[in-house]
Amino acid sequence: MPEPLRADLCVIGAGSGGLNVAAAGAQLGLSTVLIEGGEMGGDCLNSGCVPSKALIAAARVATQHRLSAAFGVDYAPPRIDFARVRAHVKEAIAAIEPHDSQARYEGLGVRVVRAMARFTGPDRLIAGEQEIAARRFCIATGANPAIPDIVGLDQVPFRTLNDIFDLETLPSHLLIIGGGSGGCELGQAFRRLGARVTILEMKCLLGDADPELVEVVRRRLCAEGVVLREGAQAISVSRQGANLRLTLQEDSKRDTIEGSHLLVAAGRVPASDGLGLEAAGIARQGKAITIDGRCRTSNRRVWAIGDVTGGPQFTHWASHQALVVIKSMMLRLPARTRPLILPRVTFTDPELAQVGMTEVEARAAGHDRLVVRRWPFAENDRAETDRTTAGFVKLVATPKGRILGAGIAGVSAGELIQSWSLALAAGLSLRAFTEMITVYPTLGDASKRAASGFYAERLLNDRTRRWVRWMARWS
Ligand SMILES: Cc1cc2nc3c(=O)[nH]c(=O)nc-3n(C[C@H](O)[C@H](O)[C@H](O)COP(=O)(O)OP(=O)(O)OC[C@H]3O[C@@H](n4cnc5c(N)ncnc54)[C@H](O)[C@@H]3O)c2cc1C
Ligand SMILES: NC(=O)c1ccc[n+]([C@@H]2O[C@H](COP(=O)([O-])OP(=O)(O)OC[C@H]3O[C@@H](n4cnc5c(N)ncnc54)[C@H](O)[C@@H]3O)[C@@H](O)[C@H]2O)c1
Repeated sequence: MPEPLRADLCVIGAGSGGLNVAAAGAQLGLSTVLIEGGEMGGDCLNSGCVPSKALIAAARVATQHRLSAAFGVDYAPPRIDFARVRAHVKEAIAAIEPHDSQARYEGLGVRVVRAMARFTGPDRLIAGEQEIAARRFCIATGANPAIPDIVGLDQVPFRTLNDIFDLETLPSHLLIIGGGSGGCELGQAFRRLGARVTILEMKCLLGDADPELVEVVRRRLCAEGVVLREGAQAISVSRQGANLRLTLQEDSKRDTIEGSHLLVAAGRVPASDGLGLEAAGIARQGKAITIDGRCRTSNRRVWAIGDVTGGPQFTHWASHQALVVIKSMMLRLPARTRPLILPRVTFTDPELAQVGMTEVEARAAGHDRLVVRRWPFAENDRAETDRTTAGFVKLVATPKGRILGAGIAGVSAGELIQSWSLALAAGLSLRAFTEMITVYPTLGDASKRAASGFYAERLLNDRTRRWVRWMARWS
């Protein structure tokens, strides 16, 4: 048994959240231990954001021939070499890997321990053979795929978002359980690469998003041949020769579908089992570690961030929480997480991006006198030149122009939403957008037009016209 380690800070989990806290701890002069039981970089690098976006990029290239003819450019239909698509995905991971590597963190002065951690008391834990006592802890252990209760699922081969990127051949017919961000992004990508795809969603597609924006994505998925079965719950599955047969419940009806492969994308559950939380007096609700607005747990030495806290599951939310921990735990500054300014993006094509409240959320929060403004990309000159006119910008504001939320469905919505994120974070009103000079011709101009629409309606009325005519007499 090695000598127990003593540290100022011990971080558990080297993913999106934990890496930020560990780097800051070491750079601010704290003796810092980082414990990782799996791959450095966590879910985002190894089985989440990076491989999914790399696959989506390959799928986008595979659609070029369908879009090019309208521009007068003819390409032959592509031949997909799935082994090389997979190699591209692995290369993307490999290119980013050094940023999250053990060597880089050791270079920053972090002591890295590669083992699973388990608390043995309120101020200590064990990781493999190594005992570690620390003044402060930060738990950032992420989440695991949720496996729904489906009869026969334990008897058939299936993939989750964790291992779908290891597939060696393109499925001929991929059945996907779950029409959330994971199911939609990957469903469209596999379809574009040549697979038949059926998505089963027991509620409705991208259920947390604004339904009007979702409709833009839904239409495109259907047009590209993704079969959507909304309101269909997968209840049992069995083998049917080389295929899998899935039984679904739709209202009072039952139906079966067959496919070659099954992907379960039915959400993710906080990875808090096996952490010995009881020994450390750390409370949880279900599997989610309970935290306050500063990410502090019920043990005052211990903070928790990222997917394990059961809130929004995004890399940038884990990073935002990490910053709150750095400010409040290390720098003793007042800092709290700000869920209302969290942007969410689904990287389908078109993309669906939102920040702040949706119209439904704003009404539920008691904003009865809402102003809703939309600006379609069909009115945007750059979208016309580029033939990317699907979708629109939607704003939700108070009658005085305070921004409550913004949503965008369209090409590059994930990039375009950033200016709305900044506006919400900085407390800017719609007026700030009207005063911005946007570059012509850009898609970003649609944001300004949507904001201008809010004021134009007030300005372009009979009262203003009478006043302008009256003033004109004097000049
Ligand atoms: C397919 C997919 C696509 C996604 N795309 C996006 C996207 O485009 N944008 C976005 O913002 N988010 C995306 N996400 C979500 C994002 O990946 C997660 O929200 C993010 O990685 C959470 O970070 P984390 O630090 O909480 O956990 P993780 O990054 O998962 O890190 C947790 C780490 O803790 C380790 N660990 C667990 N238990 C222990 C233990 N007991 N001891 C030691 N180590 C332990 C794990 O091995 C892991 O490395 C996607 C997720 C998936 C599945
Ligand atoms: N672009 C992004 O930021 C991005 C992309 C992918 C994943 N993620 C994150 O990863 C996490 C996991 O993604 P996900 O898509 O698995 O989860 P999700 O929670 O977004 O969607 C899961 C869906 O599965 C459905 N479902 C569950 N059981 C079912 C059943 N038996 N039959 C039919 N439908 C069923 C649910 O109704 C839900 O809509 C999410 O929390 C998300 O935040 C983010």
